[in-house]
Amino acid sequence: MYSLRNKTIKVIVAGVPNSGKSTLVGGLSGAFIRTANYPGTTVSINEVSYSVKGTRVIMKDLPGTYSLKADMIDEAVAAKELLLGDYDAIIVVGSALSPEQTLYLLIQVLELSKPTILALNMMDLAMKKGIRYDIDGLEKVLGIHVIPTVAVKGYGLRDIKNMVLKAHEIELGNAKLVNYDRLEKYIDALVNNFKISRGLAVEILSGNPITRDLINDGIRQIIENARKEIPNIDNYVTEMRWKTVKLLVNKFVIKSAKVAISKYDELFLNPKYGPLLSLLILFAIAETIFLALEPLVDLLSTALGSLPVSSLVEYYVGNDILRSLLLDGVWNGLATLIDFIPYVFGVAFLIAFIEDSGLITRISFPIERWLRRIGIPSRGLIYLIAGSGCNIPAITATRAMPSTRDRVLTALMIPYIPCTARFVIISLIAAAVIPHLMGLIVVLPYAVALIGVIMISNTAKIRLRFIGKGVPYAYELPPLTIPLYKSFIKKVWYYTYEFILRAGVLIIVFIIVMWLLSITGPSGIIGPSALKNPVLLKRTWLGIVGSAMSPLLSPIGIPWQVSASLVYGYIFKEVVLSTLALLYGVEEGGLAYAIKSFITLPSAVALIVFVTFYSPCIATFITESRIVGVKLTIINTILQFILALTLAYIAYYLALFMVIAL
Ligand SMILES: Nc1nc2c(ncn2[C@@H]2O[C@H](COP(=O)(O)OP(=O)(O)OP(=O)(O)O)[C@@H](O)[C@H]2O)c(=O)[nH]1
Ligand SMILES: [Mg+2]
Repeated sequence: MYSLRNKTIKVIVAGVPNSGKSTLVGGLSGAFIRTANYPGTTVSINEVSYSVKGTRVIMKDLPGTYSLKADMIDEAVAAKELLLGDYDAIIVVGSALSPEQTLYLLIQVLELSKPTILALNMMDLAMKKGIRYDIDGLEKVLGIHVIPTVAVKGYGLRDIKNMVLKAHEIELGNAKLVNYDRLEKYIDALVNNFKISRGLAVEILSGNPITRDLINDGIRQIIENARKEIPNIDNYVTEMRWKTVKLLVNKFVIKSAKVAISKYDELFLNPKYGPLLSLLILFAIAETIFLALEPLVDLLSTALGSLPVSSLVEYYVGNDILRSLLLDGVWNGLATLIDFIPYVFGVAFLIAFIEDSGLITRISFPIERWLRRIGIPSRGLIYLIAGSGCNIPAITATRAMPSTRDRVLTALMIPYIPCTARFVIISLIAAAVIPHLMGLIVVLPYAVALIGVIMISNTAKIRLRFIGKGVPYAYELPPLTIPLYKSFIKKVWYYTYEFILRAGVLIIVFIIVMWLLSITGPSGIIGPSALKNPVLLKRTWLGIVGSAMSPLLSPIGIPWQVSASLVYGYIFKEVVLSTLALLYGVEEGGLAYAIKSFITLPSAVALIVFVTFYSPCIATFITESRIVGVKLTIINTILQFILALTLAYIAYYLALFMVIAL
């Protein structure tokens, strides 16, 4: 029997996706855990701990799972912890909106014979929808406490908190709710001979991969005997469980009439107008990002520019190199980071809004079929569109995607989308060389990006199969709401903060390293004057790498100055133009004129194609590697480069051909 030896209690919190687990754990512990209004927010186990009256409670917030046998890797994490983990009690967080799924998971958990509580969450929404529960009846038949909760408002949490402290008094519940009939004798054989829980026995028999390591000869014999009698045990078990769930729902859940789909949802689900509405909203989002961010960024740059930093440093610091380190290294890095923040914040705000309002499923639902055909995960499009504002928060936000496979795939695709900074470069080239074809630059980069996205998704898909399945097609619609004030702000803050804290420090470090590489070369220290002198700059490490890129681009008429400044684009796309101005020895205002006299029309088209996605900037690189890992990020970056180069060559010869033909 369970006994409380020391004063530490380990609790795991499990439940179907999007039921409010993280909100509940946050409410109990006071810690902030990322939450979102759609399934799949917690993709690894979050652990928090708190102390009450000398008792330490360690709480594990599991990813959402529908059963103990999992298709998606995140679900498997939860299932494994439930089946094999070491803990004292389980809190199952159910969604009162989906009684079937909640009970389907719960009856499996009860078979584990561990102290269990059911938190029936989202009670507020269930009541609005007319779903009611016979709580007393449920408690009796389940044999455990059922606590109605509204986790966002903290309702019901105090009861749970108190119960957890007396974990040894929590009931184990009715492990035999499901009658497996012909399978029972095999279950008993496993339970009695190997001293395992009924739940584990059923999972072993139905071939749950998580239990594979536990199987010895004795167990294998029992499985084989069972298979002779029931060939497809997995199906059989599922069927028996659903039968029980239906009985329970019929008896204890009262759904008033038919739940009406809201007016708006009817529009989204309409086969004709749904896709149109979705595309309109997507367009509006992209527009908002572009329009709202630009003045913000301008304002900030002006503000930063008006700070007397350089005159202060020049006044107080005598040493040449130290002065340059402070100005061109540290301050430049800091200013770069600050310049990024409006983008990150703006995009974070929009993403959080779309996620938390429940719009995300509605927008992707109608166009899901089209997206799948070209290999984009159903929810991926939102992040790809957001990425056209700034890649970084878009990649950070993919964390919230339900399946690891979809998440990795989307994070790999985003860097192919031209962000605002890349657009500035593209527009300048276009305005200088092909002003009569300005319309082209609105379409061309996206067309090119789409090719990139489709190619990467189809290449990566093959490699990513081992990560598990994508999200199944039919997904339930989460409720449409105005995002709850506090958790929404927390989330926007989280996305922005995540960037500043994790990527920010690295960005500054990298810019300082780049600074070092641009004032030193094989011949030793060249000095800060290299930053202002193209001839000297060519002898620095950075200049050498820049020139190394030039043979790749010179066959299509791109001068070395342009290639060299594109190398700077790895750090930060905004500096490409200032470097270019430096290399041509002109003011930034005169740049268009300089470019015009050095670059022909076909080369300009090639350049636009190349700049569209030849590389992510360093901040994107860092963010990407945090989601998909360093190895995949490097491979993706190399692929991006090769693809950009190939398409640039194709574009060059196409344009050349057209120029000649006309
Ligand atoms: N109306 C209402 N909303 C809730 C309640 N509990 C949580 N939410 C909201 O539901 C959404 C999902 O909550 P999460 O805590 O992220 O759910 P989760 O179970 O951790 O989700 P996954 O980790 O993705 O499985 C968030 O937008 C919450 O603010 C509730 O009782 N009522
Ligand atoms: Mg969660």
